[in-house]
Amino acid sequence: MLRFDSVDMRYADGTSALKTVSLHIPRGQFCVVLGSSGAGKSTLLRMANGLVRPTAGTVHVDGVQVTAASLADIRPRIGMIHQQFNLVLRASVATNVLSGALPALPLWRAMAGLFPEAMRERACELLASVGLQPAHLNRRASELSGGQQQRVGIARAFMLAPPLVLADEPVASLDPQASGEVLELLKRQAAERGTTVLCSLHQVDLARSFADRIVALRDGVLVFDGAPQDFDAAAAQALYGAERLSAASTTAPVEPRPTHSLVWEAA
Ligand SMILES: Nc1ncnc2c1ncn2[C@@H]1O[C@H](COP(=O)(O)OP(=O)(O)OP(=O)(O)O)[C@@H](O)[C@H]1O
Repeated sequence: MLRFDSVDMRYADGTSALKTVSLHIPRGQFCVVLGSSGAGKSTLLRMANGLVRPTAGTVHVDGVQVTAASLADIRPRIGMIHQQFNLVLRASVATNVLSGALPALPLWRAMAGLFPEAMRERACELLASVGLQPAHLNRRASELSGGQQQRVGIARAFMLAPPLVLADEPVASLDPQASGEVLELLKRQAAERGTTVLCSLHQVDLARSFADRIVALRDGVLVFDGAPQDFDAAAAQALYGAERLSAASTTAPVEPRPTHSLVWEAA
């Protein structure tokens, strides 16, 4: 479903973010990427939807190579979930979910917000399936809690029933209880639809609980690829180092690192 073959990423300023990374993720797998801040997790995810072009190697989504020419074909096949939720806070919950269908609409319809009835129904079904009530539909996104906002983010990501969902630290802004609930929900939504998920996390314990497979990056190099039960204390210590391990083991919210100029697209 998602293939990275010998990808390198060197940014314009010379930072080498990924070094000869190869990773093949089969359909339906929930794969978690672990790694310290700056290890290359976001760069890997951004490559999958073409926001970052590898300086060497290739990326394929659903058998199609990710290139400038194939982006219009690939983007509707990918749902995105973001650390900061990336909702339009002044817009209604319903509008935010519907925005997940924008890549599939002709431009004139998208500009006018003319969503077909079937899409509106799907948005309602998805909102119910992530545990939000009909009363939430017309509320502004800004009126929801962080956990509820991320539920909206999950519903939006599944609007086009994509075969692949990329989740970039989806619980980094949430408290431990909401983190567990949101990951549980994401995993259930994906399992019900056979969706492949590539999800970056900071918390080792959450990765162990929810992943089918864990991969770990250190300084842009893939240093672990295996089953969650094999990501033991020694593997965690090798990845994070003794002092940083306790921080990575907690489910406390992580302060976002300042971002570079690249921003995730809303859908
Ligand atoms: N647009 C950019 N230009 C230059 N360097 C960048 C850019 N984006 C990321 N980097 C650098 O590439 C490396 C990997 O960054 P990346 O954001 O992929 O790591 P990460 O594992 O996702 O980190 P975090 O967990 O803090 O989000 C870091 O050294 C980072 O500073």
